[in-house]
Amino acid sequence: MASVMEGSFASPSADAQRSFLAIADKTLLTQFLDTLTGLNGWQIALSLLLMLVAYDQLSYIWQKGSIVGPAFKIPFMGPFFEAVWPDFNKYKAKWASGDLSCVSVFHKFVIIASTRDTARKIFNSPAFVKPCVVDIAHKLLRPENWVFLDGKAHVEYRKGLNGLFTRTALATYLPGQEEVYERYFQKFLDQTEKKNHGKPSQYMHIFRELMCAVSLRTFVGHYLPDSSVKKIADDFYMVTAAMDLVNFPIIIPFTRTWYGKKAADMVLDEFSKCAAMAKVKMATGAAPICILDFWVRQMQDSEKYRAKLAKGIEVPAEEKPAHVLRLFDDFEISMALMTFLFASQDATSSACTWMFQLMADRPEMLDRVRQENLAARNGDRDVQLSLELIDSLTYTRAVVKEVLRYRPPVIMVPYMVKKEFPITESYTAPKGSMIIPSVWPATHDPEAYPSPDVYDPERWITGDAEKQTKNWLVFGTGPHYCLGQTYAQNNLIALLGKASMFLNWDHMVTEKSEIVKVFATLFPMDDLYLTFTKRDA
Ligand code: HEM
Repeated sequence: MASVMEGSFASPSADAQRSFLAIADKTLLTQFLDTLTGLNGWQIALSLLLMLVAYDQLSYIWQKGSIVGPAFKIPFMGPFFEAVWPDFNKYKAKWASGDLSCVSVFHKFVIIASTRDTARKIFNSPAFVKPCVVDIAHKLLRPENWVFLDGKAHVEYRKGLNGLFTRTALATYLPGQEEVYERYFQKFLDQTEKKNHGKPSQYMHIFRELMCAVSLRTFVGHYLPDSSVKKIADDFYMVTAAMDLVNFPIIIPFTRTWYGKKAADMVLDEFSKCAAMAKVKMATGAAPICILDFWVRQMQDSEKYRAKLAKGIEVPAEEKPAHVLRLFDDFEISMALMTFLFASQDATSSACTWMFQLMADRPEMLDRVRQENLAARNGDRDVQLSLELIDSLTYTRAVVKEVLRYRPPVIMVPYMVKKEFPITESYTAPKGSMIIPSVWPATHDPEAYPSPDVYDPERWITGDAEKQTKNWLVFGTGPHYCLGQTYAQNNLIALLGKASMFLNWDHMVTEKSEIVKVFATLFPMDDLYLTFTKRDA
């Protein structure tokens, strides 16, 4: 049927051409089969392998086009081991190699955009790209997770989350945050005094645990027992460890991805239980104290609103929920909470680790932070946190912003090319490739931030760093910009302010302290050796 249709609509010359190609194809195929029949099994296998190698190379060269990248690809796997053990200097070399550069790992062609403007173009081109996190993220976070939604569906879903990060909501989370800081300050002291007898210990893991505990308190309040908080804090590390830029395509038992999937499943299960509890508690009319409470309350208010409308009851405009939501099931809620944890855990841990290192190495700045925090509380360090208090900490905020500029936790954000993307006049990113806007070069651009390798909070007060909004890509930009950015910065400001008043800390500098390690985000290579002592009032 199809051939009749084709014949009736095509021109005679096209028909002739097609017959010629068909004959040529047949001849080639016959020749190929004749050649194969003359070969033994090994020779056939070798020939097929060589053909696959050639196809792999040619497709790489074709996709690479005019941009910078290795002339040839290591057959099939490409620089897979570099992706498994990332080296920060190699990333820097890649950024320096050209505005656009590439690698190909297994089946994945990866384009790295190093300039501020190409990075911004990618972030702001939702018609051509969508976030892909990394391949394994779909398996760990589940493919139906909201964070993989695209276009209108994503915008709509996100609108429903905005209510969780309003000023009113952020203020409600502060007492929980403060409680966790205080508990961990004692833990820091115990670690130095009791566990390590005054000797320095590595704090990167302890800061990860602290950040996880703070996030969990903000996200799910007291629904999660302390034992589960500890378990999640310990095991979430395996989720991060599984998130290489490009993974082996299948999950093999007892490998990093397998352990990561197990940990992710455990967290999803815990969050589902929290969601069920929140639904019961919020139905009693209790006041919301965490993100989960706010969200469930919004869903339940929406249900009531819909029910009234269905009964024909007129609802005054002021009673209409800001965003009418459907009632999500426990697992859907759990998946969204998981994305918050996933998005926040590594980035805030990285920022926290550098913040404590940078302050220990610059006691005069730490002292200024301390003075500012005491003054904002009229000399009484026990005054509770509030958003107004955090807003008034100009210098502490500058310190935090400079930490984020100097050591941006998220250096690259992987996106997937949905359709051929003309990223520059001379290069079009092929559909299906991964395209990665880089953040580090924009925050180390000497035109925006003079002497970018100097840590200098003053640039945010007397300098014009605040005006360099185009370069401030620390939290991304465009439709997927970080949902938690205000919360994240307030968290760091509040934590540093309190720590400065209650603790002293010393850094044991090693030859690796200034070397940057990439573990999803950035950390000091030696994992930061510190000692803590109590500060008297
Ligand atoms: C210092 C801490 C943090 C940094 C540096 C950071 C950075 C980022 C970056 C670079 C993105 C990608 C933006 C884009 O593609 O344009 C992102 C997305 C996101 N972040 Fe953060 N983040 C931090 C903390 C947090 C926290 C605490 C939360 C949650 C409470 C959070 C929730 C999210 C979510 C949900 C997304 C995805 C948004 C979407 O796809 O619509 N982040 N973040």
